[in-house]
Amino acid sequence: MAPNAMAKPTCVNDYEPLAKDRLPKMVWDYYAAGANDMLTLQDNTRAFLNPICVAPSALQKMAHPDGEEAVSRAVAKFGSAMVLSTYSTTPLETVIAQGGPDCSYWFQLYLYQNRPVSADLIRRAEAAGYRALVLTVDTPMIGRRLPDARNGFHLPKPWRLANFPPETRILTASQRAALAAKATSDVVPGTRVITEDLSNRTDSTLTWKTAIPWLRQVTNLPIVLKGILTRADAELAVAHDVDAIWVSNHAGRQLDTVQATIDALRDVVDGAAGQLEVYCDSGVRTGVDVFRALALGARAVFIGRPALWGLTVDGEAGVRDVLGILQEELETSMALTGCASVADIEPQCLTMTLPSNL
Ligand SMILES: Cc1cc2nc3c(=O)[nH]c(=O)nc-3n(C[C@H](O)[C@H](O)[C@H](O)COP(=O)(O)O)c2cc1C
Ligand SMILES: CCCCC(=O)C(=O)O
Repeated sequence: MAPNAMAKPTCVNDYEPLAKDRLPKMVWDYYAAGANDMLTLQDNTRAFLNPICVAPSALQKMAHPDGEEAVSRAVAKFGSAMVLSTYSTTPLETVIAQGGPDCSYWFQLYLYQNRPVSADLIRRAEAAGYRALVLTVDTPMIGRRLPDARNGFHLPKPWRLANFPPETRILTASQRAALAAKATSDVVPGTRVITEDLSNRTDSTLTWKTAIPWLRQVTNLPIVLKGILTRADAELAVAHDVDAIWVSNHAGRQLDTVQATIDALRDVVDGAAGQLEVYCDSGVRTGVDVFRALALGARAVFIGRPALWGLTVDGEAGVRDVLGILQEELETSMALTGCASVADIEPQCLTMTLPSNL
C-alpha cells in the first residue's frame, strides 16, 4: 500500500511522528527528552498501556507560532482546563484572553528566592482571572537531559520568556554573587534561554514550612502541588492545608528511575484520604489511560507532550483534535465498562483491565 502522508491522525500517538518531522532536532529533543537513560520516561507510557486537561509546558511557540494562544483557544472550545507555565512564550494576560466561560485557567509557578518577582507574577495571574496556582515541587533543579546538553538547547529567536518584562532581575544579590562565574547576567535572557540557566534561578530551598505559608500570605487562590509521588507527601499536603495535589514525574524529565505515576497513584490517593483533590499526569496517551487514572482516584488527568504534538502539527485545531480523540476514547472505555458518567468510574472497573505492570 502506498504511504498516505496526508492520512488524518486517528489516535494521539499518530501525532508524535508528524510533529517530529516538522520540528528542528534541537526543539524536538527538548520536548521529547527524559533524564539520563530515560527509564522513567519509557515506563510512563508502558505503565499506562492501562477529564482531560492541558499541563503546563514551557516555550510553546517553538512548536507553532500561535503557541500558548492556540492551546488556550483549543482548551476553551473543548471546555476543560489549561495550566500555563511560568516559562510561557506568551504573556499570561494574552493567553487567558483567548479563553471563554467554559474553561478554567491555572497558573504554574516556579518560585524565586527573590520573592517580589514571584509575588508580582501571582498578582498578575490573579488580576487576569487565573483560578488556581500550581506550585511545581519536583524541579528544585533541572533533570539531567542529555539530548539538551548535546544540542546546546536554547530558546530560538524571536521567542522570549513573555511573562517577565524585559530587564526583570530575578536573582537576589547573594545568588547573583554565587552565580557570577556561571551566568553572564541575571536579567531574564531574551533569546538565549537555556533550561539549566532557568533552573539556577529558581529557589531550590523550598520547604513545607516556608513555601506554603508564604503563598497563603500573598494569595487567596487555591494552591495545588505538582510533582507528588508518595503517600507520605500526600499526608503532608493534607497537614499543610494544601487544596489539591498532582501526581507527576514531570514526564520522566527529572529523576530517572522514579516510578510511573499510574503505579504511584493509588498510594497517593490513600494518603490524601479524601481531604483534597488528586490529579495525575505523565504518559497519558489514550482514553483508556485517562479511564484507569480516574478509576484509581484521580479527579482530572493532564496531558503535556500530546498537546505539543497537536500544536506542532496543526495549531489550535491539532490540540483540539488530540483532546477530542482522548475524550472519545474515554467515552468508549466508559461505555464498555458500563459507566454512564465519570462519577461511575471506580476502582472495581479495573478488575477487567490488565494490571499496570504488564
Ligand atoms: C517540553 C516540556 C516542558 C515542560 N515544562 C514544564 C513547566 O514549565 N512547568 C511544569 O510544571 N511542568 C513542565 N513540564 C511537565 C508537564 O507539566 C507535565 O507534567 C508532563 O509533560 C506530563 O507528561 P506527558 O508529557 O507524558 O503527558 C514540561 C514537560 C515537557 C514535555
Ligand atoms: C527550568 C524548567 C524548564 C521548564 C520545564 O519544566 C521543563 O523543561 O521540564
